[in-house]
Amino acid sequence: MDLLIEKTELDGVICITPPRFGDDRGYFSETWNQERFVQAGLPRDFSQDNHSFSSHLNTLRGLHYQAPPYAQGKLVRCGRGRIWDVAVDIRKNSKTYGAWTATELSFENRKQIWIPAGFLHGFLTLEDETEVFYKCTHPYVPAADGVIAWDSCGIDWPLAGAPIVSEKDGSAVAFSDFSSPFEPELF
Ligand SMILES: Cc1cn([C@H]2C[C@H](O)[C@@H](COP(=O)(O)OP(=O)(O)O[C@H]3O[C@@H](C)C(=O)[C@@H](O)[C@H]3O)O2)c(=O)[nH]c1=O
Repeated sequence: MDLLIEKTELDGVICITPPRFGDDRGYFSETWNQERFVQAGLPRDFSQDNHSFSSHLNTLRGLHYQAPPYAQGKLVRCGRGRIWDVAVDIRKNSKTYGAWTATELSFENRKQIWIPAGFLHGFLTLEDETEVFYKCTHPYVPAADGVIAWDSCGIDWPLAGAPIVSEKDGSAVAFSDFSSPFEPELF
């Protein structure tokens, strides 16, 4: 069985669904296979694996980026529960600058989203006790961490009331006041 590779509205952001091999015990699935994922257009090397747990539904993390030269591509999946995962194009030379795409990722649908460098990333949990796993192409560099207000990009979040956000995310700069560091020569 092959990986299912699907394009999104934004060039460079792709959805990958690896097969699951089920039997009486449950299932087995390869969540990362270097050769196959590189064939699908992903980079060969990742330098950090992250595990994020949110206790409650309606928890919103984002919108985040790490500025160049420390920019991160992210391969995101949901291991328990469900999320609504969003990427916003902030590549300055892009025809879709400022546009967003969203995909539901869940334990059930086993989808993964590849979000290259040059995008904001964020997600909203759609269930309590949701776990998200993601690989990053660059290690975390706190000084290069950037946050844009989740409600300033025109994203149609499927909220259940006011979201639970971190202090940092709640006091982020608006997209209209943001000057992207993702200059054309980077792409
Ligand atoms: C992101 C990150 C955080 N931390 C620490 C810093 C802080 O003390 C604590 C929580 O950090 P944050 O509040 O930034 O965590 P969080 O809001 O979950 O940030 C994440 O959001 C999603 C949407 C992303 O795309 C990720 O790249 C990352 O930015 O974890 C690390 O040690 N390494 C990391 O890679």
